[in-house]
Amino acid sequence: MSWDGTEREVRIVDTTLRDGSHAMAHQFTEENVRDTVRALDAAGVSLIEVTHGDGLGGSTFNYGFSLVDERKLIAAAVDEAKRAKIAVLLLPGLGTVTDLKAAADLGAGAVRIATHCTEADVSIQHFTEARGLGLETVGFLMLAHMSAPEALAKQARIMADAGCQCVYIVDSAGALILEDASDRVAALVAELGDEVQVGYHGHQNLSFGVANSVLAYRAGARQIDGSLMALGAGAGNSPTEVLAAVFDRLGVKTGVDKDILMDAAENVVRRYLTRLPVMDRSSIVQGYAGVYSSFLLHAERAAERYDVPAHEILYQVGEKRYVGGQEDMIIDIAVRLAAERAG
Ligand SMILES: CC[C@H](O)CC(=O)C(=O)O
Ligand SMILES: [Mn+2]
Repeated sequence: MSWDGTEREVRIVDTTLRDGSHAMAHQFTEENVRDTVRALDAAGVSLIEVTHGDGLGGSTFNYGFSLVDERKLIAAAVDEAKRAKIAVLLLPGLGTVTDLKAAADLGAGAVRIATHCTEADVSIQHFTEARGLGLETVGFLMLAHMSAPEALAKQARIMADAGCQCVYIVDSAGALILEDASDRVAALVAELGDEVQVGYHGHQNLSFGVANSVLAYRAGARQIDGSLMALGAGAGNSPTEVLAAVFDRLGVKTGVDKDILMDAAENVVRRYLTRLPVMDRSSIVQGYAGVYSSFLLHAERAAERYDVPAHEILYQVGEKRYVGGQEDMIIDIAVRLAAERAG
């Protein structure tokens, strides 16, 4: 039995309204949010993330402006959720403690604090503040393919000591293949024991989101992310409705209703999405070369502007090991590629 009284062995967390914001170029309307939260809540999803794709404060020139102020979207989500808790994402350095307090005042019940996988120490202050606000706390170690399992476990320990209640292996590039994912989860489980949970967040760039999620569960992960219709950065996330069906087939209790989720994917999300996440050349290259999934639209825009192929830009981003916050460097690569082509 889980803390909220639901009988489940794994918690499916939905990020359609946060990671999906990347695929929607941050153009969610209040109606999109209300309809999606209502459906997820009815399906029994207990944690629903709602924020700009890059987290609180992400609506900027560098990351892309939101159509609707995220505080309005968070308030709408809180208003619709009868049972679910609303989570917000925060990247230290972009979102501030002031943003976090505002989200808590609006009724958000959880925060997921995300750092690059070698920089957990920048989250310490935010975890302390979040616990002080009474929020459920989750840590994201992003671009987890860039670090070995033991190194990730040390970073997870920093988050746990700061007050984080569940640390995620985040496959931001969709680059992890099978044991790559489960070995990382197992290292965190060994480090954190029963004291703190482990979670897994997958992307579909190489199509391993769901398979990796099952292996992550078997390695001890107890929170698994998904998005309806896979709506998310790159080739999208592990589809929530597929995770629900697969765990059900495996006899693993999730406490969610797969049929309501399938209905939500087809009759809510599919109707408003502006771009169906696909494993196309660019997103496959992201998985192959280990590129942050949220760089996809940035690369596509630069490709169009400088008339160079997006996948060539992404190969170079992978070689240079750029991380979140280096979106402007994508333009530099495109300019250089265009100059080389011009001779
Ligand atoms: C910009 C935050 C990022 O999208 C978080 C995430 O979902 C990931 O790294 O995959
Ligand atoms: Mn993601």
